[in-house]
Amino acid sequence: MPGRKKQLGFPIFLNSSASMAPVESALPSDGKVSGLDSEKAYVTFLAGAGDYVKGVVGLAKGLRKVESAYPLVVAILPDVPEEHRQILRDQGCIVKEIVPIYPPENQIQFAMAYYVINYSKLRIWNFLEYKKMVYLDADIQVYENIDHLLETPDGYFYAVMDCFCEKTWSHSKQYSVGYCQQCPERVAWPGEMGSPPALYFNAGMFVFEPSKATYDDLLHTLRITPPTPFAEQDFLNMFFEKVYKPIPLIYNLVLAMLWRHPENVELNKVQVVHYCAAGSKPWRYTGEEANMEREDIKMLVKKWWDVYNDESLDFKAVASRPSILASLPEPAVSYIPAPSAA
Ligand SMILES: O=c1ccn([C@@H]2O[C@H](COP(=O)(O)OP(=O)(O)O)[C@@H](O)[C@H]2O)c(=O)[nH]1
Ligand SMILES: OC[C@H]1O[C@H](O[C@@H]2[C@@H](O)[C@H](O)[C@@H](O)[C@H](O)[C@@H]2O)[C@H](O)[C@@H](O)[C@H]1O
Ligand SMILES: [Mn+2]
Repeated sequence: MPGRKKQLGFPIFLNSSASMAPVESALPSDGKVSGLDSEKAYVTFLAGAGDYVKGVVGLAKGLRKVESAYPLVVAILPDVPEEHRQILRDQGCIVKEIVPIYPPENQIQFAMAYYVINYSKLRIWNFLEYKKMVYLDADIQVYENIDHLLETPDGYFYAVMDCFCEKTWSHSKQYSVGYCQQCPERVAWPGEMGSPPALYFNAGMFVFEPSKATYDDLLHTLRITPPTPFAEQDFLNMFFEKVYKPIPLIYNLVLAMLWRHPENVELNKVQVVHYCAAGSKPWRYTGEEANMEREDIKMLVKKWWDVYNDESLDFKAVASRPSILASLPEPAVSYIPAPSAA
């Protein structure tokens, strides 16, 4: 990934149905958008008193580094301590406390036990002061300006396709037959198992439109939907199946793609990195887990820390920076006498 430069937005046109090829659009070629639409924002989610707050601080600074025109809203659960809330406010975040959402009573074994808290993400559909938002997990970092994603055509749910090859998927039919949507030709979906599964997105990053109607429908549907191992990610895939539009993986590099599907990854073109592989959370990185000793992983973890530790990206540092106008010389006042009334 090059240093900050105007990146090329991807062209999006909406094909009639979700296909393997990511959608393309005719957006501004430099990817940045003109003007600030106050009804658009980035949003992330924070729960607990643990170290994910570092992820949110990193994300806030990363969005500042790429000069995003939009704020970062943080949906927090009540268990986020005031000290962490103040840290986020000091980084220019808009902190919004939400009421937790739990799935129906169940005996499900989530892929990760803590996934049960992730259903609370659904509250962001009720952030009705915004018309369009980009959701980003707190373990995501943005290395290029992706504001153009907030210019995508309305009425669709944009996200990057996930990978089924990690052990976290061992509960699934895909994993049991060795099928992955990232390489459908490697192991074909067995005909005797019916049609292949619908395209499936990673719910760590998506472009969506808050709406009371959608929010009410989400919560109503959740109440009657048995939970499944990938919790709200499975639920969102089921709920938005008909309007899901895959976007290129440059917008959400699920790290496992580096060793599961390297042929699909051009690392120097990746704009958003999702530190979701076991052991890859930068603020907890030890290098001991599988694949964590890889040079590309070490480079990406260092890249995350370089942003996190960059004090020039702190909100106060940026907010107090004298505006460029203040440094320009006063314009000479040119006096043009008005025509005499007489
Ligand atoms: O203790 C936690 C666990 C998760 N999260 C939030 O929930 C998201 C989803 O969890 P995670 O990213 O760990 O899931 P993964 O993408 O690794 O499966 C995180 O990015 C955070 O935004 C959090 O705030 N505190
Ligand atoms: O609650 C379910 C979570 O499911 C997803 O994470 C998974 C998924 O990507 C798997 O495909 C990977 O194998 C795995 O590593 C990764 O943790 C989302 O990133 C997260 O935001 C959240 O929705
Ligand atoms: Mn994540």
